[in-house]
Amino acid sequence: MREGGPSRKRTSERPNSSSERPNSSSDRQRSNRPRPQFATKPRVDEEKLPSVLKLPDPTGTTEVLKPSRRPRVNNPLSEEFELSPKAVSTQQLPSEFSSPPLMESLLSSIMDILGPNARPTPIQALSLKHLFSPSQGDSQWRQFLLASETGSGKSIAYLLPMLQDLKQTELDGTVPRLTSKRLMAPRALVLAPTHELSRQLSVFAKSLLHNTKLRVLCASRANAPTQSRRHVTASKMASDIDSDIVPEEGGEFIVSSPSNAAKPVDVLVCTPSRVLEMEKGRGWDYEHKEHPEDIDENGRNIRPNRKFTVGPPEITLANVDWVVVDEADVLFDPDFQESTRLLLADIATAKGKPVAFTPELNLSSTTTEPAPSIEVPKYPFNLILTTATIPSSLASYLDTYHPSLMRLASPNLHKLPSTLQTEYESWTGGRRNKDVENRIRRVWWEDAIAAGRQATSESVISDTSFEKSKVLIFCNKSTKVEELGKYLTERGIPNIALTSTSDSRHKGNNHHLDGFLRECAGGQESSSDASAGAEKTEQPHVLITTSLLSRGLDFSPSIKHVFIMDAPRNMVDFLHRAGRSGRAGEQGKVVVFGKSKGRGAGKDREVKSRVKALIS
Ligand SMILES: Nc1ncnc2c1ncn2[C@@H]1O[C@H](COP(=O)(O)OP(=O)(O)OP(=O)(O)O)[C@@H](O)[C@H]1O
Repeated sequence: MREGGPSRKRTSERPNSSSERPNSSSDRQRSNRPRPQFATKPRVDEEKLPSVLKLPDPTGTTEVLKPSRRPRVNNPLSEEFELSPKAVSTQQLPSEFSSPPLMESLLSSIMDILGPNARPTPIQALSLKHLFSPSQGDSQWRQFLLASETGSGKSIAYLLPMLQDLKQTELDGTVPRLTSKRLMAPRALVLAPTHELSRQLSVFAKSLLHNTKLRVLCASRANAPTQSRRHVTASKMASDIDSDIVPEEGGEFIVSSPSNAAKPVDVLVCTPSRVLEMEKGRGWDYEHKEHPEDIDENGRNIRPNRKFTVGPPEITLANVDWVVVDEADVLFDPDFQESTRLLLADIATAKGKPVAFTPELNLSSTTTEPAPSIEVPKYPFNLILTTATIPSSLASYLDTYHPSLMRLASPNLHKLPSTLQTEYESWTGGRRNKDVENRIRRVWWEDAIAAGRQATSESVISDTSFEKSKVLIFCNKSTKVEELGKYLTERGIPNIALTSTSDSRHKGNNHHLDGFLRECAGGQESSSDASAGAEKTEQPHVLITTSLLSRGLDFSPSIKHVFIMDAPRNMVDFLHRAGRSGRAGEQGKVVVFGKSKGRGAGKDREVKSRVKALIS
């Protein structure tokens, strides 16, 4: 962090110190306990209902999972990453957003979004304490890891210090001049693994800036396939980029012309590959990519002389002072890490302080010492990594390449949110789609009973006289997503079945998730705007997807149920999928489907005990 960063004396904005007060223990307890914002619906006690109201269609056995007294397995993630000796203390933390000197404009936005009585969550309290204090060492730049369970408010924890520092630099008049009028020169990058998350984060950042004038742009390319010159002309390529431009009201913006580039940009939110493309020119890596369409059935390249067009650069990274790597365990995993590290190295080069870059890294290594030939990179910018899970590969990478990184971790890291109830549902036999359908009917039947309606398992789908809760279903494979979606549609249950290649993802906005994502107070892309004129009851209440949507997205509190249909590949995946419900202290339920007897039951029992180990 720049010396005298967020905690510097202000020129025009004054710290709000009126409500600063010593941390009482009750304050601390309050701040550590996220408070539910919605009343809990009473559970239906089926035994006490008159028989006419009972759910006629039997579902499999349901078991509410509780943490075992003497667990058969320990929390696998805690074992992988031993936080205690490395993380900073969680004692003596601020209990109010006003405790450190937060700009009044940012403070009032926080109150607008979270309500006047909002208290920082533990990870936000850690951020308030450590990210607002000036740098102590030789370097003006600092590195942080913010690690806490899903839905615990990490976005605010990194946005507040970053936005405050950007604004303060502007007020101090020390923002570097643009090196080129043609290129956009962001001062901060927020990197996310998916377009959907980038869009939601940029809308959220904008809502925090209602009273603070800074420009946030989401540069998100719809997932259109990359093209070569043989298939597309340069002008067509340019018009494709233009067609992605959504007016600012839509929360997105893609630079493709000098007039757009001339606008100042403070924060750019997008995927690492999109930034690289904007920095190096569209198509910079076509030549290095595999092009299966060029290979015939005998494995011969049928277009060996194909030339690729590289577009002009759209941004310069020379002004970047802040980089946030959201979902750091994904962006540093084997699939993404090369792009992420290349981008960090490119920023250092653009700022005139190049660092060593090794394309291939063995991140699965358990050694904590850097290999003799590898230099630890000294990045000339503030770097914040955020994550809800720290798999061993990330832990080893951090130990080796970021030894001075300050680790801020909430006490509940690697646990399910305490407001999330976990149930295990046994398959009744071979009809899995039918079992899922019955469980959906049950969810809605319980909603009907709680609303005082008489409903049966049959009538509950078409009955629109009560509010149905939404259900998010995770499968491991795209084919399964499509198959279940088709089955439920045939059974009269409207649903959205979304995979990475779904057409609806091509549109460059988040409207394909309307009604499922949380609407951001004051945000610019809201589902109600998008669906204006549509009847509420016409929107599907079921979303089926893969891990694609399990990362970072802030789903609506109306998603009270997450179904995990296939055994999770690992517990990291499970925590992220389950964590789309039970967010920010709200009640939710995760239903894990599995076999309780017969072939394969042993594996599912193992999953069950691993899930139990994550319950707080
Ligand atoms: N202090 C707070 N009090 C109440 N609600 C909060 C607070 N901080 C954040 N929230 C709300 O909690 C929700 C989840 O926040 P956020 O998406 O930042 O969580 P996260 O920790 O990044 O989750 P994930 O790991 O799933 O990405 C948001 O809707 C946010 O507005």
